[in-house]
Amino acid sequence: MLKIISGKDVNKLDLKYIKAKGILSFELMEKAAEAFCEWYMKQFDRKKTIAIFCGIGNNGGDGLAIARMLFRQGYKICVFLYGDADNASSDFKSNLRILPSNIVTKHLNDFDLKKLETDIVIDALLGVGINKPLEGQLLGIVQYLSNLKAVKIAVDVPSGLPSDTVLEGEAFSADFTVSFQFPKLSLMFPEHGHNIGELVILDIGIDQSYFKEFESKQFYLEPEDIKIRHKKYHRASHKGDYGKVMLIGGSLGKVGAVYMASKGALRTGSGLVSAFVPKCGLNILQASLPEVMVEISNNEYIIDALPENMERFDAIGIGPGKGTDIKSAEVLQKLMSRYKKNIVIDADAINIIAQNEEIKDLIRDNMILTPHVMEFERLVGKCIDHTDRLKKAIDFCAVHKCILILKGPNTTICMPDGRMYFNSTGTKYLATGGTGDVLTGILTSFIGQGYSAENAAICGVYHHGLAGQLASVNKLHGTIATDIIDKIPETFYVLNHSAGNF
Ligand SMILES: NC(=O)C1=CN([C@@H]2O[C@H](COP(=O)(O)OP(=O)(O)OC[C@H]3O[C@@H](n4cnc5c(N)ncnc54)[C@H](OP(=O)(O)O)[C@@H]3O)[C@@H](O)[C@H]2O)[C@H](O)CC1
Ligand SMILES: [K+]
Repeated sequence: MLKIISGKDVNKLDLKYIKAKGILSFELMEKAAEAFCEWYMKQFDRKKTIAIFCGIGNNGGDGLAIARMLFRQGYKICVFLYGDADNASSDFKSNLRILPSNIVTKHLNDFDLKKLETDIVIDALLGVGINKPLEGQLLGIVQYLSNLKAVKIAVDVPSGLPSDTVLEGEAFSADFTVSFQFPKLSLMFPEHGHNIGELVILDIGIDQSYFKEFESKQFYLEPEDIKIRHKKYHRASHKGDYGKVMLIGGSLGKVGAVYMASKGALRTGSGLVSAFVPKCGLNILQASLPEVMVEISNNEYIIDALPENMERFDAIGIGPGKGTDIKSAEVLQKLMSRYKKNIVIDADAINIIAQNEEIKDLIRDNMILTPHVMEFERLVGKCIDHTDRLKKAIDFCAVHKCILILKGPNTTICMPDGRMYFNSTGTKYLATGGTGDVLTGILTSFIGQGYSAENAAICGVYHHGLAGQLASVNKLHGTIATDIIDKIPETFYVLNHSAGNF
C-alpha cells in the first residue's frame, strides 16, 4: 500500500531519496516526466495538439520536461509560461535551458488566451507547493482553461488545489489528474471530484522504505495488498471452510436488497448463505435465488424477530431493505447485544443506530459499519467538510472500537487505532441503488470465510470497486447493482492475472 504523506513532506522525501541514490533532483524530475509521458502516449495519438501551461516551481519544471519528451516523440506541443523565470526553481531553469528551441513558447503576459486552440491542456502551473488560494491573473487563467473545450490533464494536482485540505476558492478542473508516487490526500476528497476527474497514480521509483520517517496513518490500497490477504483454499476444501453466513433484512417492497446482499455473498465464495426476511420475502427469495436458504420472521412485512441459534453462523450482515420501525430497532438491539461474532451493519440498521443512543452504545470491536456520507452524518451530526468528516470517522472508531467504512469515491476504511485505508478501485457508476447491499454481502462473506474484520474490509471494498469497474466498461451509466454482483468472481481472476493498478 502507498503511504499518503503531507504535501509539505514531498520535498523532504525527494531530498532523502536523491541523497540516498546519489542522483540529482533534476533526474527525479526526469523520472516523473518519463512516467507521465509513458502514460500519456498510451492514451492519446500524435494528431492531437497539446498546450502545456507551466508555473515557475517544480510543477512547471515537470511541465517543461514533459514538453521536451513528448516533442521528441513527435507530438505537437506549445508551451505557455506563467511567472518570472528569474525567480524560478533551479530544476525549472535547467529544463527551460534544454527545451528544444523549435517548441513554440509563449509567456502568458503576452498572450491572449482567447486565441488558444488546442485539443489537450496540460496543467503544470502549480503543484503541492501552493501556499495560498489562487487570485488575480493566475485565477483568471485557471478559470479560463477549466472551461475550455479540450481534454484537460493536471500534473500531480490540479493547480490551486491544496494537497492536504479542502479547497478554498477555485482550482483547475481536470479530466485526468496524474499524480506522482502517491495520491495527495485532497485527491481523496469528494468535494474535489470535479477538479480531479479520473485519478492516475504513477510510480516514480521512490519505494516505501523512504516514507518510513514521515508520520501518517493514511494509506492507498494497491492490488498486492489484496492478494496477500486472500485466503488460500486447497483441493479438499469443503463448504464448511467457505463459511456459513446470514443476511438479515428486507421489508415489503425492499426484499431485493436482501437478494443482492445474499447473492453478493454467494458470488464472493461463501459456502452457505442464509437470509432472514419477513414472510413476504420467502417466495421471492426462494424462487429467485435457490442457492440461498431462507428463514422468516413472524411478521408478513417487517422483521420482528431474530433467527434461532444465531451462533451457527460465522458472520451476520444486517440492514439491507430492513426498515427503521420500532420492531426492527428492537431486533437490531438484540442482535448487537447477543451475537458474539462479527456483524456487518448497513443501511437502515445504521439509520436506526443514528436515532438511538442506547443502540449506539452497543457498537463494539466485532462490528463493521458501512455508512455512505449521508448515513454517516446522521450518525455523528453534520460535518463541515471532508477533513472534518474523516476526523469524526476516526473519533467514532476510537470510541466504539469498530471498523467504519465510509462509502463514496475512494471509499475509506477507518480503523479504531486511527489508520485509514483509501480504496483505489471504484467508479462513478457505482453510485446507484443496491450497490451498498452488494458490499454488505461481500463483507459478510469474507468474514464468514475466516478473514479478520480488517482484512474483510480491505478486500471487500477493493473487490466491490473492481467489480463496479468491470461491470461498467460497456454499460456506463446503465450499470445496475446486479451487474456488479455478476462481476465479483471475475475480480479474483483479474486480480490474480494482472500486475499494477486498475
Ligand atoms: N516526489 C514527487 O512527487 C515529485 C514532485 N515533483 C513536482 O514538484 C512539485 C512541487 O514543486 P514545488 O516547486 O515545491 O512547488 P510548485 O511547483 O507547486 O509551486 C511553487 C511555486 O508556486 C508559487 N505559489 C505558491 N502558491 C501560489 C499561488 N497561490 N499563486 C501563485 N503562486 C503561488 C510559489 O511561490 P512563493 O514565492 O509564493 O513561494 C513557488 O514559486 C510537485 O507538485 C510535482 O509536480 C518533482 O518533479 C519531483 C518529484
Ligand atoms: K498542476
